[in-house]
Formats: sequence, C-alpha cells, structure tokens
Amino acid sequence: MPRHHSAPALHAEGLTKRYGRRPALTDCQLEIPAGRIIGLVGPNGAGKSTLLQLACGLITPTSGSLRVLGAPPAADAAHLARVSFVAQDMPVYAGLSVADHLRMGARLNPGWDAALAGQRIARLDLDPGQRAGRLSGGQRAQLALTIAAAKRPELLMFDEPAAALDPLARSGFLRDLTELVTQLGASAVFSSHLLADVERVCDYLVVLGGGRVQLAGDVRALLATHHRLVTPPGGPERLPARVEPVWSAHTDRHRATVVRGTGPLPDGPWRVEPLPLEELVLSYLSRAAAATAGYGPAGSGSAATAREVRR
Ligand SMILES: Nc1ncnc2c1ncn2[C@@H]1O[C@H](COP(=O)(O)OP(=O)(O)OP(=O)(O)O)[C@@H](O)[C@H]1O
Repeated sequence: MPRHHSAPALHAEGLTKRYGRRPALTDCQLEIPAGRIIGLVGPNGAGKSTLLQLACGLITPTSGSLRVLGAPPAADAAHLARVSFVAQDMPVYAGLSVADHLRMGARLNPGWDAALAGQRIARLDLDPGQRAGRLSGGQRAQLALTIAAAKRPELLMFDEPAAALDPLARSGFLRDLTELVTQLGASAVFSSHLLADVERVCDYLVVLGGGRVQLAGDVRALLATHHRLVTPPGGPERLPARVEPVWSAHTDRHRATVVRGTGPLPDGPWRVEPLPLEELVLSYLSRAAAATAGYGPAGSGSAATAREVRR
C-alpha cells in the first residue's frame, strides 16, 4: 500500500561537497519526488557515492543544503528509522550468522518487521545458522536487502547494489528490490553503472557528471522529450524550432543529433528516431565531458554506445 508522500525524497539546493580542495559535487539542484525508484548514474568519480553518503548523514555538505524526506539527513533517531542505506560492496558482518543479523536488526530498529525478515530468509532458502562471510555474493546482497527492508523505511538507498553479481543473481536482486519497495510503499535510490539495470527498474533518473546534475526527471517524460535526428554527414544545417541540441555523433554515413523538445517534431531533412535510455544518458555525459574539456556544448563525437557508463 503506497504511503502518503508529502515531502520530496531528496531536495538539494546549491549542494556542494569538497574533499579538501577536490570537488566531488558542485552546486547541485535536485527535487526528487517520493514514491519513485530512482536510478543515479554517472561515470567513476561523478559524485554518486558522495550524494548518497550526504543523504544518509555520513558526511556533511561543504555548502548548500540537502533535505531527505523533508528533514536534514539523519536529523534524529526518528528520521534515521525512516531511511535505510546499503553502502557499496553489501556490507555484512562476516563472523555473524544470518540469524545474528536479524537479531541485531530487531534490537537496533524500533519498527523492525520480524515477519517480513523471516519470510524472506525462508523464501531465499538461507540457512539462519550460516555465517555471512560464507554466503555467496548474491546471498549477501539479499541479506543486506532484507535488513534494509525489514526496518520498514520510507526511503531505501543502495550504492551500486548489484555491480558484483552475476546476471542471474542481479536479476533476482533487482526483482526483489522492486517488489519490496512497492510492498513498503517506499522510495528507493540506487546508483549504478549498468544502464540496463536502471532501465529495467527505475522510473526516475538522475545523471551526474563531473560532480554536477546533468539531467534529472521521470524516465518516461525524458524519453518522450528526447529524439535522435538522423541526417546525412554534415547535417543538420538547421534544427526544428524549439528544440535544443544535446549532442551530435557522426559516422561516415550519417550524423545523429540528440535533441530535446516537447511536442511532435516537424518533417524536415532528417529522420526522427526514438532514443534508447542508454543513448540519452551518454549524450548528456558526452556533453558534460566536452564542456569540461572546453570543446563546446553540442560538439561532435564518434557514435559510441556502451552498456556501462565509464570515464
Ligand atoms: N573520502 C574522500 N576523500 C577524498 N576524495 C574523495 C573521497 N571520496 C570521494 N572522493 C573524490 O570525490 C569524487 C567523487 O567520488 P565518488 O566516490 O562520490 O564518485 P562515484 O560517482 O561514486 O564514483 P564510482 O562510480 O567510482 O564509485 C572523486 O574525485 C573521488 O576521488
């Protein structure tokens, strides 16, 4: 049953984090509605972990503000109970058994749902006596997901939860994550390099590049407002009115320009094609990288696709 969501899941204004003199996030504005599954994507060093760590109060901003479910991160014990965070590499206590983890969860979390935890452990066929250090990567991930969900939080945050899992384990993990978030009526944010995972699970997207928000919005709305215009090499000489070019890539045979604009695109010397999520993300990241390197906002690049976003 969905909960009543009044405050955004995350709301950042001018959010900036520097480690010493090294900028990790710069002047980020974000307003992510609650009740969504949010994919946080970007290349290595884009600031994804930093944003998640700020959101759960492990670190504090250098300047600007961040609110989580309407309150400062980790504002008090009641607020901590509303948020679950699973850090990179699915941390569990290697020397403790599965049952020990559940007992610890029950002791530390006032809203602990022992029935939910117990049912999941049984369904996953995890041996309660097994030490966590002896579990497979997929089982560890499922244990961490179980603990995160049994708190019955309003917001779950995962830092690259499925990166190290094989495709089958990853698929099961993402299916369970979606089911649990829906069952709890919660929001979830997870960072990933794997755009196929994001596409499968997320209905809201945040693209970070160079420590800045490059793109954020509802996935369906973003895909509806972005198109690929295909023209012969060298084109298009002019773009339709009211569209913004994002990025242009060319081969010997054609030029593909990713554009943003609402409404149907008029006929012209171009072919209009829908844009896969992967290409949408790569367009914004390419534009960000080009701007950093100083060669223009909608410069050209070779047509490149990749299932992983890497620098
Ligand atoms: N504790 C730290 N001390 C100093 N610099 C840090 C620290 N944590 C992160 N950084 C730097 O901040 C920037 C952002 O790092 P962050 O880990 O947030 O990126 P990321 O998008 O999560 O990367 P990845 O995908 O590789 O995990 C990087 O330049 C990184 O080197």
